[in-house]
Amino acid sequence: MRAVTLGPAGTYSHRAASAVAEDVDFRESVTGIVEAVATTSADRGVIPIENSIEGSVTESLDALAEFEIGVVREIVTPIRHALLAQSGEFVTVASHSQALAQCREFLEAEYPDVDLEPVASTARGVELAREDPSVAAIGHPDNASNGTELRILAEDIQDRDSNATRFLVVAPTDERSKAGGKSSFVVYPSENYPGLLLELLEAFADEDINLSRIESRPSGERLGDYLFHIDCEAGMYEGRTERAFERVESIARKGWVRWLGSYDTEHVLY
Ligand SMILES: O=C(O)C(=O)C[C@]1(C(=O)O)C=C[C@@H](O)C=C1
Repeated sequence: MRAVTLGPAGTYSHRAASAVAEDVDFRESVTGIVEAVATTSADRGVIPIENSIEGSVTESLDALAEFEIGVVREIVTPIRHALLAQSGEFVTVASHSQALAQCREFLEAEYPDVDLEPVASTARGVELAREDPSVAAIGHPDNASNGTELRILAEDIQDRDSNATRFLVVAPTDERSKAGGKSSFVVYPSENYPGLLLELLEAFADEDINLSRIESRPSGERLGDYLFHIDCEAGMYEGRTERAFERVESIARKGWVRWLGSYDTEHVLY
């Protein structure tokens, strides 16, 4: 089994992907990961979807809507950030935008004058810190010893101890499973009238299915036109989920609905 995830080596996505496959390859963007699986150049893709402090990884939501892809697993991991640099003399902090945002309070309190540089991943920030003494990185503390030694200037710098990120494992659609206690859907109604969203929600409420998340994203077609990412606490093997799905299909008859998959949540510590 070959998995692709966000690189270079040492990202949090890499750590999550290690729970999925021994053979892990890297891409520079979430879209590139999903595309690699959709075009069958990888068996699995591991993408961050949501963080407890900073919320959605919107590029991941958009990639799930763009490509014909299935979701086969969900992995939740704690995220504990460290500040890494060659010395305390730095003027820039480089990291993934999610990581910078998760440490906003720490950075404002301890380093109010540094420049923040969003880069493609936390491990990319670590690479920059290795190359340039004026750059510090935010990433997993293990990155300090992978390659040229970096100093760990501070640990556990995330703004909340409970910081956690939810990753999805994507696979070809024919590998989706109906088993599992959660299901994910993308719904594009392609129309807008009073009560449309209420109808969508009622399809689940009437079957006594709890929604764990609903998120709207611009469809890209026109301003004010949205698609909805819906997660619910029921598997597609259950009659009630199938019935809710059929109702949603009929509400979105002018657009489309995609069942991404059913799965159980796995909590992975590393
Ligand atoms: O840059 C990384 O290390 C990633 O794996 C990406 C990512 C994210 O996009 O949320 C994953 C987990 C953390 O929340 C910070 C960054």
